Amino acid sequence: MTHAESAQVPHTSSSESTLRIGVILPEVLGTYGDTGNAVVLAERARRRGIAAEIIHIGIDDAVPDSLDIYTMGGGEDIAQEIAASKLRNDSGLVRALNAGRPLLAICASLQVLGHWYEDARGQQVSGLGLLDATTRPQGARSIGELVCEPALEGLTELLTGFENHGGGTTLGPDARPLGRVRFGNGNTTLDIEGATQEGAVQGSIIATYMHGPVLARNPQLADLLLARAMGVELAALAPVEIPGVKQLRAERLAVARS
Ligand SMILES: NC(=O)CC[C@H](N)C(=O)O
Repeated sequence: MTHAESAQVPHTSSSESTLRIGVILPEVLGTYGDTGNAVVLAERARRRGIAAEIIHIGIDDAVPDSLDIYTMGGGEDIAQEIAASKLRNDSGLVRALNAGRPLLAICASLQVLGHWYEDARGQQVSGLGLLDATTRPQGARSIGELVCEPALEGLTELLTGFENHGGGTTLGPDARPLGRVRFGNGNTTLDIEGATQEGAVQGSIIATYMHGPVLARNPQLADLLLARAMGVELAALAPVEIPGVKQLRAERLAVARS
């Protein structure tokens, strides 16, 4: 059974409906704190007077197709394989994506959404084919800070996160990178201009190697997802300043200048 974790958000008017944020398989794709992305989305909605609810979708639950936005986190190879197997046999996420509902996918989830990935043991695992992407072991793990210039329309601020992955991802023509790496490794594959690509964007999916949680470090990306979920322009959202975020960003982005 899915369970809702209330974000304790009051409705400010009876005409407003609750924004429903799904966290897909947090028990297997949650080892890096990526479930925090849903908390950031709910909190940024709440501070604008928009009611929000976080719904954990467990391994035995059918993925509901009618939520407003979805998040999926990273995970170890074994956990990732369990998630891939579950999601190959559940069409709920596909229906949600076909309806244009936004999905934020982190690291292992990026790999699972691709056609296939090869894990550290050399085992090839079928993915969901929702991203035109394939992943192979890079040899050495990429661990550390990751800073990128955004390549997605609407994003103007540098993206910062923490990466920890063994796989390197190659995008096919139907997927675009989320950004170009300034510091760190990202997908570990180069674009035609020689820049290292980071992440993948296709349809309503935004996927990235950035943990952090990434939305705590990149409020503009959080707001872009919220705006898409609400069907409004990013500029239509009232600004929200969370104490400490500017300083966090300045500290984390400093690695790219060193
Ligand atoms: N951080 C992660 O989600 C890791 C994903 C995958 N197991 C890898 O090592 O590439």
